[in-house]
Amino acid sequence: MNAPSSTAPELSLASRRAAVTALGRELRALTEAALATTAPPEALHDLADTLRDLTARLTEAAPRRPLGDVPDVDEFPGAVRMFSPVIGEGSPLAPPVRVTQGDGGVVGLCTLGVAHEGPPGYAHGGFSAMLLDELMGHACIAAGRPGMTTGLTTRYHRPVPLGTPLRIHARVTDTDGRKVHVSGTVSAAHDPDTALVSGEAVFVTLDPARARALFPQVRGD
Ligand SMILES: CCCCC/C=C\C/C=C\C/C=C\C/C=C\CCCC(=O)SCCNC(=O)CCNC(=O)[C@H](O)C(C)(C)COP(=O)(O)OP(=O)(O)OC[C@H]1O[C@@H](n2cnc3c(N)ncnc32)[C@H](O)[C@@H]1OP(=O)(O)O
Repeated sequence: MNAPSSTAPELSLASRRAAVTALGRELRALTEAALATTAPPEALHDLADTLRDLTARLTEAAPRRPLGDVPDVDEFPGAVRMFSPVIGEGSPLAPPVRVTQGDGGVVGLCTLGVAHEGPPGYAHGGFSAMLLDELMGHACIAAGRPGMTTGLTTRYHRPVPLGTPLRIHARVTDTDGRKVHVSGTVSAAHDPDTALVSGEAVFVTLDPARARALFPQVRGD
C-alpha cells in the first residue's frame, strides 16, 4: 500500500468512514426498533411517511453509487467493507461483526438481533451460514489468498441465540492450487469451545483475467 503523501487524505477517509458508521448505527437502531415495536398501526403509518421523506431527502442530496462500484471508504480486495451485510459498519443488515486475526485464523465478535431471527429467539440458519462464509473469506484474505466461495457446508448443532455475544472463528486448513480449504465455527462468546454451528468451505482464488472480468471497476495495480 502506498504511504499517504500527507495526513489530509487519511483524515478525510477517517471522517467519511465515521459518517458512514454514524448513519449505519442509527439505521440499525431504527431497524431493531421497527421490528420489535408494539406501536399501533397509525404510529407505523406516521413513521413510514417520515421515512419516505427522509429517503427523498437523501436521494435528492447526491446521486447514488452505481452497482458494482467499490465505495471510496472500502478496501478491495481487503478487509474493510463498510456496507457489507456482515461486517459493514454502514449496513443496517450487519450485526456488524468485528473481525481480528487470532487463534490460527480470524475471530469475529457480534451480537445478533431481531433482524436476524429465524426460529423465535434464535438466529436464521442462513444468517449463521453468512457469518461463517464471511469469516472464512477473511481467513483467506489473512492467509494472503483472497478468493470466492465455491462450496460451503454447514452443520447446525444447537440453535444460535439472539441477544447473546457470539464468537465466530475461521481458519485455512489446506491449500491445493487455487483451492483454499477453510473451516469455521459459531459459538457463544462465553463458551467458545462448544460449536453451535460448524462449517467447511472451499474458496477459489481468481486468475487475473477472471478477476478483471468480474470486477472491471477495480484497478489491479
Ligand atoms: C482485481 C482483483 C480482485 C481479486 C479479488 C478476489 C476475490 C475477492 C472476493 C471477495 C473478497 C471480499 C470479501 C471477503 C469476505 C467474504 C467472502 C464472501 C465470499 C462470497 O460471498 S463469494 C460469492 C459467492 N461465490 C461465487 O459467486 C463464486 C461463483 N463461482 C465462480 O465465479 C467461479 O467458480 C470462480 C470464478 C470462483 C472459479 O472459476 P474459474 O473458472 O476461475 O475456476 P475453475 O472452474 O477452473 O476452478 C478452479 C479450481 O477450483 C475447483 N473448483 C471449482 N469449483 C469448485 C467447487 N465447488 N468445489 C471444489 N472445487 C471447486 C476446480 O475443480 C479447479 O480445481 P483444479 O484446478 O484442481 O482442477
